[in-house]
Amino acid sequence: MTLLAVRGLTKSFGGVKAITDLDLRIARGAVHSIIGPNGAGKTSLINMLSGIYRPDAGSIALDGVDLAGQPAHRFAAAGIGRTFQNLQVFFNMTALENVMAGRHLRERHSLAAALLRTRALQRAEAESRQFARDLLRLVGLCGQEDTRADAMAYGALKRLEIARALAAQPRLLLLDEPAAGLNATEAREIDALIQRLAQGGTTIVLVEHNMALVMEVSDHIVVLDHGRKLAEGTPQEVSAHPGVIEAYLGKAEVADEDEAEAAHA
Ligand SMILES: Nc1ncnc2c1ncn2[C@@H]1O[C@H](COP(=O)(O)OP(=O)(O)OP(=O)(O)O)[C@@H](O)[C@H]1O
Repeated sequence: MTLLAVRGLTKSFGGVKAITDLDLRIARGAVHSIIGPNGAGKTSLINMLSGIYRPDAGSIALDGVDLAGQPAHRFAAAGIGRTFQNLQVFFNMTALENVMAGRHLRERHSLAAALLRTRALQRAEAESRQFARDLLRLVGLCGQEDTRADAMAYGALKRLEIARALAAQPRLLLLDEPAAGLNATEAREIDALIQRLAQGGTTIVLVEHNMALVMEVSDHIVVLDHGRKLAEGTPQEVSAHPGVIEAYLGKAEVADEDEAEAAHA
């Protein structure tokens, strides 16, 4: 049932504690969102879950195998894929080529096979191309296969980034603010895409500030505040949690309300 189990995860930058003693359980086939105010530690967490940051302490076990302390390519090879807030697409390549580049991780061919362009390699390339086309259709980019990334709209690039990450067929997909910078229509496209992926059984960890999106797609939400877990549960449970409301509204507004009440008294 549990795909990823995180225990005691801790990371500091100098004197700043980004994540402190965090435990998480990511269930297979579910959409888990990580939310929290700015500076809560969400990006630090996702960077540790993908091997970009090395934790100071704690374990990150994917299907029981602890990856903590391993380099990022080991996380990717173990089946953890991710997208980045600042897109990691090749702008001088077409959409299809970008997705095929993302698939490269799974393909193993000998140098001799590559040089001789064996039939097996040609077949594998054709399969890879078809798989990339299917992924572009899945993310709603059918018809843009041959468009260069630098000619694509920002909303389309965000979906291309997801297709690139899916190309490696990850067991766990980490989405880092997929709706950031998108208008309402584009954000709804991301919403629908996440729901399609979830229906297909993809396990997703989503870091996102767009609360409408988070509430719509999540099975489970973890709220971080100052690097610690403040609350977790279903969207309904979390949105009714007083600590979460306070963390989001901020003490200033709560104080303002107190002052307003006092003034009315
Ligand atoms: N590479 C770094 N070097 C120094 N401090 C860092 C680094 N990365 C994160 N921090 C600090 O760690 C804390 C958590 O930051 P983090 O970016 O993980 O939060 P966040 O929840 O993703 O915030 P946001 O929603 O604004 O992206 C912050 O105080 C931040 O300044």
